[in-house]
Amino acid sequence: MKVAVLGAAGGIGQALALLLKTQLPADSKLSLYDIAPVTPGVAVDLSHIPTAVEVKGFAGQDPSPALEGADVVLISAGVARKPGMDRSDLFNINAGIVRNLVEKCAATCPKALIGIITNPVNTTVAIAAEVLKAAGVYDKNRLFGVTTLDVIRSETFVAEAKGLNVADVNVNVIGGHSGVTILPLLSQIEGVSFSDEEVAALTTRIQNAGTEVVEAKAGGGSATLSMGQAACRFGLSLVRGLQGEANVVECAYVDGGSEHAEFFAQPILLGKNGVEKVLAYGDVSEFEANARDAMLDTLNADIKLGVEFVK
Ligand SMILES: NC(=O)c1ccc[n+]([C@@H]2O[C@H](COP(=O)([O-])OP(=O)(O)OC[C@H]3O[C@@H](n4cnc5c(N)ncnc54)[C@H](O)[C@@H]3O)[C@@H](O)[C@H]2O)c1
Ligand SMILES: O=C(O)C[C@H](O)C(=O)O
Repeated sequence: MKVAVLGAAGGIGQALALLLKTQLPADSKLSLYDIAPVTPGVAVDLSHIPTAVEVKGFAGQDPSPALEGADVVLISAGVARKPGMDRSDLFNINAGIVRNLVEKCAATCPKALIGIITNPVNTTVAIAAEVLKAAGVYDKNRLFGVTTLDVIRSETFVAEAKGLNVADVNVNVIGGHSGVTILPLLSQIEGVSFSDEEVAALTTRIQNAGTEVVEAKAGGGSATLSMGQAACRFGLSLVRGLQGEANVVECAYVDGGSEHAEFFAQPILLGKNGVEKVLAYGDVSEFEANARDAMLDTLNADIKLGVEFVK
């Protein structure tokens, strides 16, 4: 199994590469690419860790050598937020970066599963889909917006609030990955009950958790370590699905035939071809149904922006 990380010298990229080096199955290959000249050095550094995962690093303008034979490509290349910015403020720079990198994926590893981390995810995934369509290689089951950070934040915050073992807490998060489009389905968590005030406060904290990190880092970037962990969890799940493991389920932002939007985050069953099945997200409370319906104008506008950028 070969996993490529694009943006591998960045805050997320380096954390993700470290976790993959130590957690990918034996005999996997890890391919690191970034425009930053340090990237081959990041690979050399990681290669001294004694695991059976081969690491190679590539820098420069062309990611193609890093993409040859890739089964999974995780893209975190681009710029991150500073205080006072929304994720949509990253569009001007990151849209072109994602377009160019996905064009190279289409040419070099058209069957790879592609996970987009670069913000604004609601829009960059739509850009990636249009690029793949234009190249004639689009398979909706192989493209994912990585929303796992919303899931792990929800699980952490719920466990903290209710004094639970976080390993026992599972939360589905639906919608997209920005502000009101992030909707944790707290009503579905087994064995826990929340007051209306707790639901409102927890939902708002989860929706604003990225901003919480951006402000705490005070101009030094956004979430990198928790995102490295989230992307590693999602990337390993993609690999487990490709290897034929049963019952691998994650929430992700996909083109899954949702009645709500062309791309919508919800639980998916992963398999040998990426998305095996888009799963129903189940019953929701009145609060969640209202929040879901209220997000759709924002989400659909974000998607339209991505489609129009490529067309
Ligand atoms: N999906 C999520 O949940 C989530 C979470 C956190 C951050 N993000 C996003 O991930 C992105 C990266 O964040 P970060 O903290 O790692 O930023 P960073 O600035 O630390 O790293 C970004 C890296 O991308 C590289 N890069 C820039 N242009 C490139 C190109 N054309 N080709 C290859 N590499 C290129 C840079 O050299 C840098 O090393 C941001 O857009 C951020 O908003 C998403
Ligand atoms: O908030 C950001 O800008 C980064 C990321 O999307 C996050 O949720 O932490």
